[in-house]
Amino acid sequence: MKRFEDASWRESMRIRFDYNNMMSDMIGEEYGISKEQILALQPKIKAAIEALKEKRKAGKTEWRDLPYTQADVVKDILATAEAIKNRFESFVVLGIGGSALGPIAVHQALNHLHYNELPREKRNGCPRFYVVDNIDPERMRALFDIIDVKSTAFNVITKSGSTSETMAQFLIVRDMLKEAVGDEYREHIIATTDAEKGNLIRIAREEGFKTFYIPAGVGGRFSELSPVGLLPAAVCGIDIEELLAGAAYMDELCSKDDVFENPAYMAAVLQYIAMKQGKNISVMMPYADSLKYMADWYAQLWAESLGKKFDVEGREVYVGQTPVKALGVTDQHSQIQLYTEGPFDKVITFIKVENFRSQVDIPKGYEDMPAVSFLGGHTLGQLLHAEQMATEYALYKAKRMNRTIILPEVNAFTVGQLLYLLEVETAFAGELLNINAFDQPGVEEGKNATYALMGRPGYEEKKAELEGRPKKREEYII
Ligand SMILES: O=P(O)(O)OC[C@H]1O[C@H](O)[C@H](O)[C@@H](O)[C@@H]1O
Repeated sequence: MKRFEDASWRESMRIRFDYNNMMSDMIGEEYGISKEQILALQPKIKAAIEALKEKRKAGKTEWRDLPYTQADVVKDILATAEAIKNRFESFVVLGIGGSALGPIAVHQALNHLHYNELPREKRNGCPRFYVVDNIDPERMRALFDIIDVKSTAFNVITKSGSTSETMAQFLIVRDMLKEAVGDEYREHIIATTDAEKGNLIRIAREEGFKTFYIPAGVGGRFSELSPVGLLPAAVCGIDIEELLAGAAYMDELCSKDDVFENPAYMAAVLQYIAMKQGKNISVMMPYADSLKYMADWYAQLWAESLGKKFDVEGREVYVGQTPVKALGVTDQHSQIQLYTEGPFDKVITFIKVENFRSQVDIPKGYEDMPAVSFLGGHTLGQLLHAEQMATEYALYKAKRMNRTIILPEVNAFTVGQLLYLLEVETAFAGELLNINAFDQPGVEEGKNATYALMGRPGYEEKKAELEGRPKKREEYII
C-alpha cells in the first residue's frame, strides 16, 4: 500500500491557503478586500464555475483529468524510465517553455539539490539530469563538454511539434548521435509531443523513436502532469503516482462551488479583485530552495494565460498581472524594500514549508556577544520560518496584500497538489477576466519574424515586412 492511499496521511499533507493578509479586516479597509466585495461577485463567480465545468465536460481542459486518465501511460513511463536507468548515464530534456519549466521545477523540488553532483548510488541508480531550455551556443557546447552522447538519452519535448528552438536542439543532437553510435541513435531519442499535429510526430514515426503523447486538450503550460513532466520525473526516481495522487486530491479540494471553501477559486477571486484595484504585479516567493523554480513555472502559467487584450465595443482592453519570481530569504536582501515601501501595485504570494527534510542546528558560540549568540541553539529551519513570518508581518504592517500557500512538507504528493492548485487558480482567473486562458496569440509575431529571418519557406512576405521597418538611427545608439 502506498502512503497516499491512507486518508489520514493525505489529510496531514493537505496544502492550505492563508489569505488573511489580503483582507480588509486585517490590512485595513482602504488596502484590503472585504467579504462583501467577494459576495458581490457571486453571480460572476457562479458563471465562471459553470463555464469551467462546461469546458471540462466538453474535453477542452483535459489537463484537469490527467490525474485519472493515465493509468496505462504511467505503466509505460515507469517501464521506459527503468530501461533508461539501466542503460544511460545521463538524461537530457530538449524543450522550452511549457516543455521545460515543469520538469525543472519538479526535479528541483523533489530531488537532492545537488543531484547531478551525487555519486550514482546516492541517486538511486538514476542518470544525471539536464534540461536544455535555451539555444545559447555556449550552454549547448558546455553540455557536450560534460556528457557523453553515447551514454545519454534525449527526451525531445514539444507540444506543437514545431518549436524552432527545440527542433534546432534536436537536429544537433541527432547529428551527434548518428556520428557517435550510427543507426542506434534511434534508441537514444524519446519524443513527447502531440499525437497528430506538428513535425516531430512525423519524424518520430518515420525514424521509429519511442513516443509519448500530450493529449490535445493539454496546453504546454498545463502539461506538467502529462508525460511532459512524468517521464523526466520517473527517470530521476520521483514517485509519479504520488504526484498524480496529490493532483487528484487537490482536484477534490477544488471541487466545491462555495468560493469560501475552494482554495483555487478563492485565490483567483482575490487576484481578480486585486487586479481591478491596480495590483498589476504578482510576486511568488517560496521560502524553500526546493521550490525556487516553481516560481519560474508559475511565471509562464500566469503570464501567458492571463496577459491578453480584447475588444469591448470597439475599444481595446488589456488585462494580466506581471509575475515576478523571488526566493525567501535570498530576495529579502534585494527586493523587500520595494515590496514594503514601493507602489501599492503588488500581491505577494509566499510559499511556506512547515517541515523541512533536513535539520541543521546552529551551534552556540560567542556567548559574550549576545548579538551573535542568540542564533545558537536554534535550527536553520527555525530561522527561515522566523524570517518568513517577519517578512509577512512587515508587509502586513505596510498594508501590502500578501497571502501564503502552506505545504506541510515538500514531497510528490504536496507538489502534485501545488501544481494543480495553481493551474486551477489560473484557469478560474481567466474565466473571471473573460479571456481565453489557454492560448497565447501574442507570441506569434516574434515566432513568425524569427522564421522569416531564418529563411523558412512561406515567410517571404514577413521577411519583406521586416525589411521595410524603419531603419535604426545611429544617433540613438550611444
Ligand atoms: O511545447 P512547445 O510546443 O514546443 O512550446 C513551447 C512554448 O512555445 C511558445 O513559446 C508558447 O508560447 C509556450 O506556451 C510554449 O510552452
